[in-house]
Amino acid sequence: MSLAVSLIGAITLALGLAIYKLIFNIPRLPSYIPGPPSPSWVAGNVIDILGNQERMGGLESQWYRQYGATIKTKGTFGRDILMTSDTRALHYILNATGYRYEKPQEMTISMTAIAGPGLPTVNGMVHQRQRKMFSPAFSESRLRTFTPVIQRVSKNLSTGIRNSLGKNGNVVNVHLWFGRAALDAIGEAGFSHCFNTLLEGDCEISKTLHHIFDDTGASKSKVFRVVMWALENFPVLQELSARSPVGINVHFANFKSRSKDLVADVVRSAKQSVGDDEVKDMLSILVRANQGEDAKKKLSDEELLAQAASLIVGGQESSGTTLAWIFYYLGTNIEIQEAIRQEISDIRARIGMDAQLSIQDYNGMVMLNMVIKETLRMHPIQSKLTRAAQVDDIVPLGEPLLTADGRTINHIPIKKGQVVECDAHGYNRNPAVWGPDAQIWKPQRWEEKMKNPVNAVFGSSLTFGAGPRGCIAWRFAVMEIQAYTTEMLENFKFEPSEDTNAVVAGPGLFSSPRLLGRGGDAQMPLIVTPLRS
Ligand code: HEM
Repeated sequence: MSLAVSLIGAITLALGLAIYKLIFNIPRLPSYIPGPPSPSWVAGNVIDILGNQERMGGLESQWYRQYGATIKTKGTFGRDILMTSDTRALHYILNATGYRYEKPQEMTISMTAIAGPGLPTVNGMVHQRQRKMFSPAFSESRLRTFTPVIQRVSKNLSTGIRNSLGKNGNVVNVHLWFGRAALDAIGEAGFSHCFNTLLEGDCEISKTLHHIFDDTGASKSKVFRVVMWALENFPVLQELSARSPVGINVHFANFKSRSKDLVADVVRSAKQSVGDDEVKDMLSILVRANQGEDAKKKLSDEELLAQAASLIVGGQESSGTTLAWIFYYLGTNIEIQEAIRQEISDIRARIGMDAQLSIQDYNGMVMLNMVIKETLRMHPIQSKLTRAAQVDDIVPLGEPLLTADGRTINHIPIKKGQVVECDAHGYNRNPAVWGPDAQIWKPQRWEEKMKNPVNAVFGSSLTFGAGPRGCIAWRFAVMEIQAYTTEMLENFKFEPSEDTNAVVAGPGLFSSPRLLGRGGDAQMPLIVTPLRS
């Protein structure tokens, strides 16, 4: 009995100390860094950012106008967070300092719960090793081998939508269809798996993904924040996540177990096809590279499985949502829709009606590419790229800050462990970078060559990230978006429906479109009318 009591006492003490350390022994920012007041010690500004604002990024933009491009906000249990939309600070953190700023542990724990130890989750040398091995699958020359897959998926996309329409058009939630197209393309190009959701409807994996992306932004209550904090900080609790009171963790666990079953088969067959001359998909390319590595650098089976799951998580909602926003703007700007249709007609006049467009054709369509870049700028799927300093450091600022005590500063000293939110949404709409019309969708701004002060991987905006962790698949994603947009505009006309003016981005972590004040799943309702039968 006394042994049990001592044991319980020891565990309680250890847990108490761990919680004390996590809450009170955390790095603090200098008190003079300006920022908004925190409405609650428990939840900080997080609930307002993720749940209480009408649309993603509105509140942060207001804070930047009021306090400057870099601010101090509060996280759960009063944690200081440095949030920045400043060009120089972002370049320094994401790019110039390599791995000095890593994804924070609490974030990687959650991501591991979804996809395992794949590229988006691991840090430092492990990340460097995985990235080096996976990169050839996403090179410019590889892209050409994936073009037929993407064009096949675009045909299925138009067939699927056409089959769902009445003769005179219909209101279609295009977000759903683009998400299906993105998943089908990743299945085939990523690991030769045919999800076929465009022709057969959602599968278990796509349904689970909808839940994950729909729930992630729903951090509206303090209780939810505290539970998430506990799950993020105590990995052991993740094991119980399937039974946790937080719906999203049930979905994490579901996705992990479903994708594990699927990709175990995929990895097995990729290993068997290693001798084939023609390697068909991204995972087979990785498995082949892995076979040739020396034992110390080889990826384990768990790491291989995690890459396939990471492709699904990283590539489905991101491409689907970007496409939904592109069609929102095309639906509400008919003249731009027509201008792209004219670009397609010009190419058709040259190559014929039945020929497939080439990558050069896609890249040569000026208006199409301006629309893509501008929409990516306005709607970065991941609004914040979160990092934690691995050492004490000094962050340089491009836009000086006026401190609470009236000084002007160009640098911010930070301590090891300090969490920094690199605000992609804030940067993409920062007037110091994009001019006074930064909040307006204006594709023509890309007629002039844009500067790229943060060394972003594509299109000068931070939507695909920057530096060693920038999106590995950006070329693939851009080609997908080009191909589906072209196919859609050749086959259908898009117009706003009654609900289109209720569409807003977020709020939440992801810029998924939603109907303002109506809750529910992501939506992009447009009237879609076939152009030819
Ligand atoms: C419009 C489409 C897409 C956007 C906007 C996008 C955006 C991003 C961003 C911002 C990151 C970096 C996150 C960070 O630094 O914290 C990232 C990483 C990643 N993305 Fe994408 N992505 C897109 C499409 C895709 C697709 C189609 C795939 C898979 C086929 C994919 C796979 C990945 C992977 C594996 C990573 C992790 C890279 C690493 O950490 O080294 N993404 N993506």
